Amino acid sequence: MTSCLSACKWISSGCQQNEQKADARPRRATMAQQADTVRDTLTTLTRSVVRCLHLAPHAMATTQLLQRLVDREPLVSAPGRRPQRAVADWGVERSMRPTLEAQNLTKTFGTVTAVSDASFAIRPGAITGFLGPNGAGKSTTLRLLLGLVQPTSGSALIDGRPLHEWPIPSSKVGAVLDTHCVHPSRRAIDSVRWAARLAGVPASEAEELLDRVGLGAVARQRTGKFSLGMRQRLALAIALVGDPEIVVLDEPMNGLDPEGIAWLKELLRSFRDQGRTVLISSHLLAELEDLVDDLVVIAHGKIIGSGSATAFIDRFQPQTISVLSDKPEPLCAAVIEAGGEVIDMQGQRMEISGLTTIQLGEIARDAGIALLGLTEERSLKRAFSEATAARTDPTGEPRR
Ligand SMILES: Nc1ncnc2c1ncn2[C@@H]1O[C@H](COP(=O)(O)OP(=O)(O)OP(=O)(O)O)[C@@H](O)[C@H]1O
Repeated sequence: MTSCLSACKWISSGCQQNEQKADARPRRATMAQQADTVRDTLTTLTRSVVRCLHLAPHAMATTQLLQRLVDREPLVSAPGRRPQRAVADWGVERSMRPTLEAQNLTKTFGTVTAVSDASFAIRPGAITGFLGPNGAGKSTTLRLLLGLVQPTSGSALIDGRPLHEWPIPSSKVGAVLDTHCVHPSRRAIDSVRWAARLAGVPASEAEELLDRVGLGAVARQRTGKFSLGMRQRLALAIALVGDPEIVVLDEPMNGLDPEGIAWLKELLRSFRDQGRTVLISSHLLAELEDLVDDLVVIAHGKIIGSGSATAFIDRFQPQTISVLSDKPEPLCAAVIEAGGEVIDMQGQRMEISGLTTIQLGEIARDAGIALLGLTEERSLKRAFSEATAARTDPTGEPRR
């Protein structure tokens, strides 16, 4: 490990020297190519180390350290090379090279535009939620990212290049897009063995993978009668055969009972702890709330934005206070006088923004008004409603 780090630092310092020399010489483009070659060598070396670290517990900090070494901005701006910076339109700058990147992706099916000019980037080593209402374009975008659907325009990159250009795609990305991915008359274990063979992985690992997703006891049963939740688990076992760096899941909580959802969340957190990247789509916001680090939000085929989940909530759902009082009108007047805003008022309950709970308590005390109840409201669900409502087509016309 130490020697790998030293090697990375050595190559990195070589890059810096090359950069200084390149500045001094007229043939800047040649030097840029040389710097890129060295940088690519560093990237390859580091990816190998990172892949090894995926197996080690608590490796994330080291993984990120290594990743930072390769994620320096281009050392010399080569002609035509785009600086690698993530889209983060609710104010979060990303320091690391994205693992998955959509660049102006558009997909039309006949007259329907399923995805329109979508650009976003996924941070490595994080769990990113891909949120959108039904029909928003989530599945199409995921299929575009994985190269399963040809874009009408734009491009999808996995660590800087299309997935099919990676030598072993299954070790790069494992995906669950459809729970009907296996033949119903096959036994669960045979389906996983078959997937393992396709990925060039020893079929003997199938049993262990089924254990890992909680299907060990039914490994030898035919899958035709599996419930939706069991099919989700089986699809996940198949996605994991290549020990992928990135896991992409389309609505994986569908069909899982609360225990299954808790299990899946723990599994995804353990992936993150190992340094893997997780992209998970859902319209079930409450289920993602305590799971995701980042968000990409889509509505009507358009990306509303991407960035940290906290920044998203801050932007679309500023903190509000729900308060219950037996004198709502005088309280309302006192709140407005103090610079707060009354967003909603129904009977004795009102919703207030622009004040802290302490300020509100003091205002009520000074006005001689008792507060019967007080709750701070901040939720992903409300933020999401706000964000997508802003994009709702007021004419109600179907998407074109
Ligand atoms: N193969 C296709 N042919 C025609 N239209 C399609 C096709 N695939 C998707 N669409 C349309 O594109 C739009 C986006 O669909 P998509 O499945 O990507 O949305 P979604 O957000 O995944 O929805 P859901 O949560 O309901 O699965 C929808 O209007 C859908 O009907």
